[in-house]
Parts: sequence; C-alpha cells; structure tokens
Amino acid sequence: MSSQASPVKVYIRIRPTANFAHEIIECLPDQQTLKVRSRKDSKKGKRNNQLNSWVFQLNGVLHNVSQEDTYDRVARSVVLGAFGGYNGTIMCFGQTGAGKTYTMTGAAETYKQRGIIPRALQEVFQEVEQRADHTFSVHLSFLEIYNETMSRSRTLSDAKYITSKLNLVDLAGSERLSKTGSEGQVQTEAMYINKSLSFLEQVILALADSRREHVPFRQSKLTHALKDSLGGNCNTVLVANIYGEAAQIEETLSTLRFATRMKCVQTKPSINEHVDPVVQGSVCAVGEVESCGYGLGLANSSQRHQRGVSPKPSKARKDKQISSSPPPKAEAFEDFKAERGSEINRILKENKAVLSERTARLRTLTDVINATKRDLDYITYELRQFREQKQSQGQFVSAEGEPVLEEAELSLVMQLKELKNRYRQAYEEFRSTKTEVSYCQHLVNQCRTRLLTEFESWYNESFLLPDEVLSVLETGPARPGHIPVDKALTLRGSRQVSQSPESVRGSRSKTKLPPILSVI
Ligand SMILES: Nc1ncnc2c1ncn2[C@@H]1O[C@H](COP(=O)(O)OP(=O)(O)OP(=O)(O)O)[C@@H](O)[C@H]1O
Repeated sequence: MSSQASPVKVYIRIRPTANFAHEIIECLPDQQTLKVRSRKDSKKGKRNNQLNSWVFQLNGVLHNVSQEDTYDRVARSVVLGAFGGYNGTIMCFGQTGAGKTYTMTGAAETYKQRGIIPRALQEVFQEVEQRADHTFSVHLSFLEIYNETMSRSRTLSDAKYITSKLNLVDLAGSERLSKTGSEGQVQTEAMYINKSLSFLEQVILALADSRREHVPFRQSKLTHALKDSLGGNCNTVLVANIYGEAAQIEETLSTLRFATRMKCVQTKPSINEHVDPVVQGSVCAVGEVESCGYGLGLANSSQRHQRGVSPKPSKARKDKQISSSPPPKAEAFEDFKAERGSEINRILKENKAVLSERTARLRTLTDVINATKRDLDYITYELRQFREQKQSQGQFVSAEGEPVLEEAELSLVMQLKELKNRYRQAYEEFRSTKTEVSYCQHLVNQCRTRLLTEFESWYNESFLLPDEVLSVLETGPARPGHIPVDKALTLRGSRQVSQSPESVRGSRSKTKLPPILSVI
C-alpha cells in the first residue's frame, strides 16, 4: 500500500515550577516556538559574556497545560489513527525528573491527573463500544527493557484483517552519567540507559541525514524495538520533557536539540490491511512495547475471525489452532467444565453436595434443640408446680425421717435430666456442624472462584491473548515490570495451582472434615 512520508511530531512539555526562568526561556504566543537565551557556554561549561540565543520550532509547546489538553493535543489523533489501521507511537524523552512518567502514566493522586496511557486505553475501549458495526480484538502488553534484557516476540496472521499497534513509551531519563554521580548497580543501570539512549540518538542522527544509507537500528534493544516507529510505518509523536529552571538549562538545551533532530525523521504511516485469499474476515493483532512502555494491539473488521497462529503455540492454542470467532462465554464455560476444568468442577460439585448435606443437618439440629428446649421448659414448669403443690400439702418422710420422692416427681426429674443431656449433645453437634458449614461454604466459594479464574485464563489464552504475552508466561520466573499487566501474574498463579492438583489434594490430611472438603 502506498504511503506518504510524514515527519515525526515533536512537542515540548515544561514541568511547572514557581522558579520559571523567564529571562532565559521564552514561550512564544504561537505555542509552537521556544526561545532560549543563555550566557553559558555549554560546551566548556563556563560562563562568558556573549549572549547565545536559540530558537526551537516544534509542533507544540506545552507550558502549564493540563493532562487532558496534553492528551488532546499530543495523543488523541494517534490513538484514533489506530482505528483506521495506522500504527502509532507516543514516547517521552527527557532529563530525569522532567515529567516523562507524569506525561505517560500520570500521577496516582487524582483521576484528573491520569496520563496518556490510561486515557488512551479509555479512548480505545470507548471507541470499541461505539463502533458497533465493527468487531475488535484488543491486545495489551507491557514490557520493560532493563539493562538491555527484554521479553520478546511477535505474532502474525495470514487472514484478512486490519491491524494496528500503539506503542506508548516512557523512555529512561537522559541525565548524563557524570552528573548523576551514581555507583555500583545504579551506575550499571545508568550505563545501560545511557547506552540505549545514545544509540537512539545515533539512529535519529542517521535517519535525519538523507546521505546516510545505514541506520544502526540493531545496535540496541531499544532502537531495534522502535525501528518501526522511527523509520517505518507509524504515526510517531515525541514529547520532550524539560525543566523550566535556569539550573537545568544545559540538559534542557540538549533535550531540545534532540527534539529538533527528531523532527527531521520521516515515517511512512500506512493502513495495515492484509488479505487472506481463503478467509474473508479479519483477525488478531499484537501489541508491542519498548523501554518501560505499553503496547496496544488492535484488530478490527466488520466480521471477526481470530486465528492464533504462533511459532510455539501453547497447549490451549494447539487445541484451538484455527478457530472461528471466540465462542460466547456461556457456551465456552460449559465446554470448559466438561473438559479442561472438569476436575475442579467435580470438586466444586462434591463440595456443594457436602455443604448441602451439612446445612440440612444443621437445620435438623436446630429443630431438635428448639424442641428439646420447649420440652425442658415444660418439664421444669411441671416439676415446679408439683413441688409447690407438695409444699402446700406437707412433705412425706420415711420411717427414718428422710424426705421421700414420689413416683411422679421422680419421673419428672428423670425426664428433665435426660432432656438436659439431649440438649447439651445437640448443642455441641450444632456448634461443630455450624463451623463445618461455614468452612464448606468457604471451600465452595474458593472452588467457584478458581473455576471462574481458570476459565477466564483458558478463555483468554485460547481466544484472546497474543502469543507474545504467552511466550512471556512460558519462559522463566516473573520479574516485576517484565510481565505484561496484572493478568499475566494471575494467569501464572492459577496455572501453577491447576497443574498440580495432587499437591493441592495433599492438604486433605490436615483436617478432620471429610476428605473432599479440604481439596482447595
Ligand atoms: N506537568 C506536570 N505537572 C505536575 N507535576 C509534574 C509535571 N511533570 C512532572 N511533575 C512531577 O514531577 C515529578 C517528577 O516527574 P516524573 O517522575 O514524571 O519524571 P520522569 O521524567 O519520569 O523522571 P525519571 O526519568 O526519573 O523517570 C513527579 O512528582 C511529577 O508528579
């Protein structure tokens, strides 16, 4: 598909400050131009009397601009472009602490301060809901490049579909190593960060220079991952974050120079449309992310067919190698209970049966206790009446002068004793049955939750998750930031449990309840 070259859009965002250096930084009213004056010779790090002045022309200068306006000006068109089949990349670059994360993610304190990523997600799902005549499949992944190590992969499909991916990238801080004064592990990290960013700068330089034939994309994970966003098929936006204070002017100038070079980089956005000669429909897409960023994959068509075709399909994928559109959840749930989830479903059923038997017993015991209590009250009353009457008639005594119990009174006393015994026993049993019932209820709830969780995982794996997410789940232990979103961790947890039902059953012996009750 033919496409026209378009330059990367570059915005400058200034971190708000009470000490804004008006004398050296000037934002022109067109909101696109930034003038910087400085007496400092940044190369030699010394002051001189000569006044240096630079003018930076950008696509926008965001000075005291809210998160909402920032999203509208910087990100909205890129996000909506994804619905037309265009890839998009939004990335933040700049000095440590200049506001990259604030711009991309936002501040957790208030909803109003949420950044581009949550707003983009919201917009994506709102659009998906509104475009009722289309069917979408949305994939989200989160990757971190840490010391040049990255989880990876990509899925392609061969059916007809429109795909697009949004890369939302929070680059590492561009603070110079010498300035951070870091040591040890921090220094190692800083070295990798600097290496990554300096490769990025080299790529930008090469891309901005039309005489250069080779662009060193492969030098680092970061530039390799951003290849599409920088020289290829992508609507790319850079937000360069700077400080407004005079003390940071050196880094600010360096960021502004990088931003200006970036403006010269051309990309060729085009609609990602693919045609399958066999299947008239459309398919899945993948998201891809870079240095601490999100990747959002969108697939869109008026008729959805999803095909998880991966070089190393997971078991769930193998089972469903070529499936039609995801089945309705209710239907899939029935299948799941009969096959993959049959064991947990069996346990759930058995636990439910035990719960219902225990609950019935509790009801019976309650009746027994109440009836016994009524009898007790009645016999107590009878005995009291009998004794009062006896009192008024005078007392029988034996030949030895001992008080004598009449037969009727003796019978009442015996009945009372037996009723008290029965009451005590029933109450004991009631208490332990009550404990069992609440324990059984807990087990049933646990089983139900696990059945649903495992079903969700299986459904996502089989019909929704992109293979790159699955490949992360399949390799090695999870590390914070390495694993895509919370879902992945949930999946890993539930997989481990479901893979070892025996180990779970091993806990049976620890309880006095019937074995089936302690399965979870
Ligand atoms: N536009 C803004 N409005 C309000 N607060 C901001 C803004 N930009 C940055 N901040 C605040 O400045 C601090 C540093 O910002 P942030 O963490 O986003 O910097 P960073 O560039 O991501 O730093 P690093 O390179 O260390 O990750 C945060 O407390 C953030 O809330």
